[in-house]
Amino acid sequence: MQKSTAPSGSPARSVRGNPRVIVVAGPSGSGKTTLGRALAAHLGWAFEDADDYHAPEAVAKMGAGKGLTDADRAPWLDRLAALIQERATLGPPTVLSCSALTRAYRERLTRAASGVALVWLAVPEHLLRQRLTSRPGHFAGAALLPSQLATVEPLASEEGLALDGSRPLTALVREVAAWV
Ligand SMILES: Nc1ncnc2c1ncn2[C@@H]1O[C@H](COP(=O)(O)OP(=O)(O)O)[C@@H](O)[C@H]1O
Ligand SMILES: O=C(O)[C@H](O)[C@@H](O)[C@H](O)[C@H](O)COP(=O)(O)O
Repeated sequence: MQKSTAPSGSPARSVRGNPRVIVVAGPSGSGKTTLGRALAAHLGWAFEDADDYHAPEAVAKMGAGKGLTDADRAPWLDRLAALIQERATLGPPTVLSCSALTRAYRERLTRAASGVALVWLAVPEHLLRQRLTSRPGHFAGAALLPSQLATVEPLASEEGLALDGSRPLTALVREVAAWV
């Protein structure tokens, strides 16, 4: 079993075994909020949704179907890195659902503290579109999908655990719980 921390400059590594924070990542509609909540409940951990850490302007932009830029995301990633650092050191152990679309974003989060594990939900485009079209009451709809897909960088194996996000929720929870 591997243990944290990647010193800055070294390649990202998957962290397994007693993580203090699990980041559930993937594009909009991949199911990270659904899995994150269920996983946190299964483990008895706290749950945080990175959506709640966006600036109001960023939420309005995405609500209008416009993708965020690196500059838009930088302060948001800073807030999330601070959250991860706090939870990894002081607790409570936390599942954080966060898009973390690129490898650089993911490294920003997994290197914020030791004991951070990452799981990634891979879902085919047609299913993402279907889920976003039918999801009620969320600021992000299917209009955001093209920009998400233009930005997303699939997980490299050493970054963490890649999941087939089209599988049933119970199977996904079991798989992550068995992995960490
Ligand atoms: N494993 C799953 N199987 C079937 N439907 C799912 C699954 N995960 C999520 N969904 C549904 O897909 C939609 C998007 O899920 P959500 O968790 O909001 O994704 P994200 O947080 O990645 O944008 C929701 O309507 C949710 O109920
Ligand atoms: O970096 C981004 O572009 C956003 O964080 C984006 O990836 C995120 O997914 C939206 O906040 C939509 O919210 P949901 O992912 O919950 O649909």
